[in-house]
Amino acid sequence: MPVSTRSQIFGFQDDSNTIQRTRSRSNQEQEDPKMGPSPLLNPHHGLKEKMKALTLLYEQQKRASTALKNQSMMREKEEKEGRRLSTHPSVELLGSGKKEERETKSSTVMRENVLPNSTVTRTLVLPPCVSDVPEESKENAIGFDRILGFSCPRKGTVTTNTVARKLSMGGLVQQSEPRGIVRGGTKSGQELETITENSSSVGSKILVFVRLRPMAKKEKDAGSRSCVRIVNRRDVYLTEFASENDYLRLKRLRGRHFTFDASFPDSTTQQEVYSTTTAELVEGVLQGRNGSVFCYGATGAGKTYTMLGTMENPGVMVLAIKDLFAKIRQRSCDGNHVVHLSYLEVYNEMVRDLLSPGRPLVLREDKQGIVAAGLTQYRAYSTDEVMALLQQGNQNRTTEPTRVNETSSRSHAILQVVAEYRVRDASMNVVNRVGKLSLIDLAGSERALATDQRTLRSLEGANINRSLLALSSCINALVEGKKHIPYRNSKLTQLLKDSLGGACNTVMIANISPSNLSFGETQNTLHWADRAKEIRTKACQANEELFQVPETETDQAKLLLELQKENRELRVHLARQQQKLLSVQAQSLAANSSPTPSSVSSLLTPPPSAKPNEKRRTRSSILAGNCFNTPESKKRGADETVRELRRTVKALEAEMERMKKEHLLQLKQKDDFIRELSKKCAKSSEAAVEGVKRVVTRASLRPKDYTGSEMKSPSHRLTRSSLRQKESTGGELKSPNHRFLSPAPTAKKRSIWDITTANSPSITTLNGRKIRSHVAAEPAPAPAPSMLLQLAYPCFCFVLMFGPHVINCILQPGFARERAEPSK
Ligand SMILES: Nc1ncnc2c1ncn2[C@@H]1O[C@H](COP(=O)(O)OP(=O)(O)OP(=O)(O)O)[C@@H](O)[C@H]1O
Repeated sequence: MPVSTRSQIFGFQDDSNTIQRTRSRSNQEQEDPKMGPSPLLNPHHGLKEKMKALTLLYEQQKRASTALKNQSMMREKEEKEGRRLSTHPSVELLGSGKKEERETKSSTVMRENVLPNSTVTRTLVLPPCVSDVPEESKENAIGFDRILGFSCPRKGTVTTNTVARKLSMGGLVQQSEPRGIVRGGTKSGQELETITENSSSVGSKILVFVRLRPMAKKEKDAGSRSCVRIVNRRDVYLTEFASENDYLRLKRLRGRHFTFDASFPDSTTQQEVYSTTTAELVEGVLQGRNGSVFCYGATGAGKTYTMLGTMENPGVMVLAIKDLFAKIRQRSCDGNHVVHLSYLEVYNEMVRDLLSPGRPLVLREDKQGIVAAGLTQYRAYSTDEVMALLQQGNQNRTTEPTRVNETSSRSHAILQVVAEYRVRDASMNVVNRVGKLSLIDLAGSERALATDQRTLRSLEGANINRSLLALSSCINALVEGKKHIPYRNSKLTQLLKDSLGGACNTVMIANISPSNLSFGETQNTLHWADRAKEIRTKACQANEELFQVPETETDQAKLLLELQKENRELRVHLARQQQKLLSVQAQSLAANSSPTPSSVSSLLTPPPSAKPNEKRRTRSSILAGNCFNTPESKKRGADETVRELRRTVKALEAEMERMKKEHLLQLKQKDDFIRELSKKCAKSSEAAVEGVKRVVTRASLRPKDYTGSEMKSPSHRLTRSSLRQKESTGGELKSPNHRFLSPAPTAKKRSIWDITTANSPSITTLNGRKIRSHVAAEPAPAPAPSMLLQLAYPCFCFVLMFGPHVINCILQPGFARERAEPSK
C-alpha cells in the first residue's frame, strides 16, 4: 500500500510487531531502486518526521479496521437477507445471462462462510473488487440481486453487479430443482459463497412477489402513463407524477423503491410465475408440508389472471394441479396417493361451497385448524377432472362488472388441494403424509369511487375492504410480533390463519397495475406487500404419521396367514378326496355293470365292439374332472346301469336256453348210442340164454312183450355187461357197480330214481310199480338206471337252476374256455 511505503519509523522496531513489519517493508523498499532512497535512512529526520510516520500508521490501522467492520456488516446483512429469502424453497437468485457470467468470471472474489446448524445453500457471485468499493456501493451490489429462476434473460437485465443466491427450505431443493433455473455458479465455475442455515428450526418468512400487468387498452386510451418500473426482476420503482394542474410541481417526481423476493415485469409468462412462486410448494405438499399462495392487489390488477388465467394461458391454480398430478404419476409406483379438492368463496362475509352451492358454511376450529363445516371434499383422480371442477366452481363464483374490471371478482376464492401419500417403509410400518395446498384469489381492494355507487356493489366493496383491512391488521400484528393476532375479525383472516401464522410455506403475489391513474392503489399494495415480507410463519415440518404395526397385530397377521395357508391346503386335500371317492364310485359302478367274474362276464358280455366303448366313455367322463356331478348326470348314469343290467340278464337267459338245448341233444345222442348197443347185446344174450339156461336175468323174467322194447337207459348196458362179467366169473358179480343193480322183485324198497320218476308221463306200471318208459320194455323187476344217468340228471337240474356259468365252473371248465375264446 502507498501508505506503508512512506513508513520511515526506524527506532520503533522493537516496540511492536506492526512496526517491525513496517520496518521490514521499508527495508525491502530500500532495496528497491525504483522507490529511491528511504527518508528513514536520513539520520536528520527529527521528531516531526516520526510523528508523521506514526500518524500515517494510525490512519492505516484505522482504515484496515474500517474495512474489517464493513466486511462484517456486509456479512451480517447478507446473512439476514439470506435467512429471509431462504424461507421460500424455490427462490434461486443466480447470475442468469451468459454475458454476465463472462463479465464476472474473470474478476470474481470467492468467499466461503459456513454457519453452524445450517442446511440451506446460498451462492453469492460478487462483482470485481467488491472489497474496494465504498460501503454504499456494496449495499447496492446486494440490492441488484437478480432472480435466475428465469431461464430466458430479457433485455436490460444485465448488470455489472450480480449476486446469485440459491435458497432452499427443508431439503426441498435438493430433491427437486425448480424448472428453468440456471445455476450460474456451477455452470460458469465461478467461485461461490456457500452459506447454510437451518431454517426449519427457525420458521420461515412469507415470500413476497410482485407482478406487474400490462397496460390495459382502456388505460392507454385514457392517456395514462406507466408509473412502475421493475429493475433486475427484483426492485420496483414507483414514480408519482405531479398532477397536470399543479403547475408549480409539474416537473417534480416523487418515487419510492421496494425490493421483493422477485418482481415480474408485464412480459412475464404464467409458467415463469408458477415456476418461481409455487412449483416448490407443490413439491413440499407431496412431502407432507402445507403451502399457501395468495394474490393481493387492487381491483383489476390481475389477481384472477395470475391465479386462474385463461384457456390459452392457464394460471397458477391450473399449473399447480397439473404439476401435482404429474409428480404423483411419477411416484405412483412408490405408494398410494389420494388427492382431495375443495373450492369455496367468502362473499359478503359468508362462506359458500363453490362445488356444491347451497347454504352458507360455518367455520369451525379443530385439530387441523379452521375448517368449513360441510364443505365438499371431492376426490380427484386426474387433472382433467380437477379442471372440470374448477370450471364448475368458477361458474358459481360471484363476479360482477365494475368500472375498473369487466369481470371483477366480488369474493375471495380459496381452492384447497389435500394430497395424502401413504407408503410402507423398510420395517413395514405405514408412513402417512398429508400436505395441503391453498390457492387463494382475493377480491380486489378498491375505493368506493372505483366501483359503482350502487348499493349492492358498495356493500360488496365495503365487505371486501373490511376483510382486507382485517388481513392488514393481522399482517401488522404478526410483523410486530404481537401475541394476539386478530384472525377472528373476518372470515377471510380466519381461513388464512394457517397460511399466515401456522406451519406453512406461504407465498404472496402482489398484483399491481402500471397505470399512474392507479398510483394510490399500487402504492398501497406495495406497502402491504413490503410489510408482509416480515411475517414469519411457524417452522413448517412435514405432516408425517408413522403407523407402527403393533406386535399383537403382527402375531394376528401371522396367525391369519397360517390359517389361510391351512385352509388352502385343506381345500386341496378335500378336492383330492372327492376325486378319489368319485373314482371309487365309478369303479363300483363299472363293477356293478359287470357283476360276474371275469371269465363269466367275458363269456356273457355283448360283442366286444360295443361294450368297451361304453365303459371307456363312463371312465372318461369321470376323469374329465366332473368331481361335482349334477343330479342329472347321476340319474343318467343310473339309467345306463339299469339298461346294461337288463342286457346282461337277457344275455344270460339266452345262454341258458342254448345250453339246455345242447344238453338235450347230447342226451338224445347218448340214448341212441345205448339203444344200438343194447340191441346188439340183446342179440348176443338171446344166443347165450338159449345155450346156457342156468342164468336167470331180469330180461328173462320179463314178459315177452317187453323184451323187444328199446333199452334207452345207458345203465342197461352196464347191466348186461355185469351179467357178462358174472358169466365169466362163475356167477359172482365182482364189479362195484353191482350195488347199483336193481333190487330183486321181492324187495319193496324204492330207490331215489323210482321216487323222482314216479310221476313221469313216460313211465308205465309194471306189477304195480312205476318204471320209466325206456326201461318199460324190460320185464319187471326193471333194472335200476345206470350210474351215468343217475349223475347226469341232477347235474342237468342244477344247470337249469343256477345257470350255465356254474356248470361251466364245476363240471366243464374247459367249456367256458372254449366259449370265451371267440370273445378274446
Ligand atoms: N399479466 C397479464 N397479462 C395480460 N393480461 C392481464 C394480465 N393481468 C391482468 N390482465 C388482464 O387484466 C384484466 C383484469 O384482470 P383480473 O380480472 O385478473 O383482475 P383482478 O385483480 O382479479 O380484479 P378483481 O379484483 O376485480 O377481480 C383482465 O382482462 C385480464 O385479462
